[in-house]
Amino acid sequence: MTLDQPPERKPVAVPVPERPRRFLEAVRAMQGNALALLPKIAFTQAIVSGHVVRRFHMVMDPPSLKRILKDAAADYPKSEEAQAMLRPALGNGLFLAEGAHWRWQRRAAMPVFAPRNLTALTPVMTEAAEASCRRIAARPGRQDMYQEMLQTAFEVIAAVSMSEDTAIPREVAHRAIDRYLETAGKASLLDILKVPAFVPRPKRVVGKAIIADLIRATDKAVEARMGREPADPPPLLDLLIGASDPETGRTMTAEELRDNLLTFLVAGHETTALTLSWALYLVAFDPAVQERARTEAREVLGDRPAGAEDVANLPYIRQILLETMRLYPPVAILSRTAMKPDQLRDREVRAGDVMLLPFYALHRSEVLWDDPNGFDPDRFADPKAIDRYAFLPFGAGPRVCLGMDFAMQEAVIVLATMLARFRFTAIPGRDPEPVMILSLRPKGGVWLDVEPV
Ligand code: HEM
Repeated sequence: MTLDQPPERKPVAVPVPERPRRFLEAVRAMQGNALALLPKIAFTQAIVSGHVVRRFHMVMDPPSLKRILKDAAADYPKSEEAQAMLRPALGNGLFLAEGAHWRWQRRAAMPVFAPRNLTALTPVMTEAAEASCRRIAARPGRQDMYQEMLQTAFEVIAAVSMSEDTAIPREVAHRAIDRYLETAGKASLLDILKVPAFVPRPKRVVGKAIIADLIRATDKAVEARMGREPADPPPLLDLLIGASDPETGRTMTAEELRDNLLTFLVAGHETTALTLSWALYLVAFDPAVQERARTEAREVLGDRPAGAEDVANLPYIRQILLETMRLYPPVAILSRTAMKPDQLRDREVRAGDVMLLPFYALHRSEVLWDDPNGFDPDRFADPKAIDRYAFLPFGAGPRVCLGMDFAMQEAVIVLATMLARFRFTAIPGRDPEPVMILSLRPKGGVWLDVEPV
């Protein structure tokens, strides 16, 4: 907290009820916001266990999270119910596959995200940051930075995934992904907890219909590139076409290529846009932090946009982004299924139990963090001071986010370029509301007054 703020002023948070909700009350609240599931004790206790139809455990304990995500990861696969809602869009691509099929796809895609390749991808990020600044400058004043960040992040992921000649129109992709996540995500936690079907669900039209146009466009992009020489530099699709399983030598089928292309578009687009949007909300919330970040950005960049060589010289911008993901983790809850009996602290875990990993509560735990609901980027000044398993915006273990470095690189470049050029001011009465559907979105958008500096 900076000195010129009254200490009680905190950025927006999900309201946590003082007394535990009754079952139907909780279900009703969860339909609007999955984080309404979290009881007050989730912010003070290591593990909260319960029984709806299945036994479940909410885990906010770093050593237990290490066990679930890393040491015993094979005994805690992604839960089938959570997979089911993404499968119509992502098929059996990298995000959803398990076992050997997952392993070879991960190995095939990994070189794309290696540090030397990331440097080669950076000009796309710099260009997208510049384009975003041009759009913002053309409509000075009040604007929704969430919509702007969605467009910027989509431009980056589309440009690194496909060559220009096969690009999928932004409107087709964006509209489809947005509607799909919204409908697929609703009520998903109720399914994960096996709440019976008679309990009212929000309207849900999950299925391929919503994303039919996007699937068609992606199929066309794959068809156009298969059998062709890779472009220079090769986009992600061309690298996946060239990848083969080191054990069997087999390459990806057209369907597998499409599943993975969609996986990258979906996984890499909204998450990064959310981080940037919440970061802009927070720097408007705390003008002193914004000023310090602007000074850093201007000293390093002057009037030019940020590039690969600048990222290491923008540590405070990075700290702001990490603190943003602590308060508003885009992936706010993960779920796993226990396959074997286990013991986590004093809790007995039985095969079939649902494991909920609410990073939102972990990141705001009163046991693990000082002033957990306050915005203070300085807590990330020394990354070694943070327990690896107390801060998990990208997950951990073998299924850790493949795009983690890519996302951080992109977010630092875009945020630094913007702060060097514009001042962002909060609009009284227009604070966003944090609502989790599949991701943690700012309901109502991130409306800010924007002026050039
Ligand atoms: C701030 C941005 C991002 C956040 C917060 C984020 C978060 C996550 C999390 C928490 C997981 C783990 C899911 C699980 O264990 O069940 C994950 C997996 C994944 N992410 Fe990200 N992600 C971000 C950006 C990206 C980007 C930019 C890409 C690609 C360009 C990407 C691609 C993936 C893929 C492919 C997986 C699946 C990895 C596997 O299962 O082997 N993500 N992400």
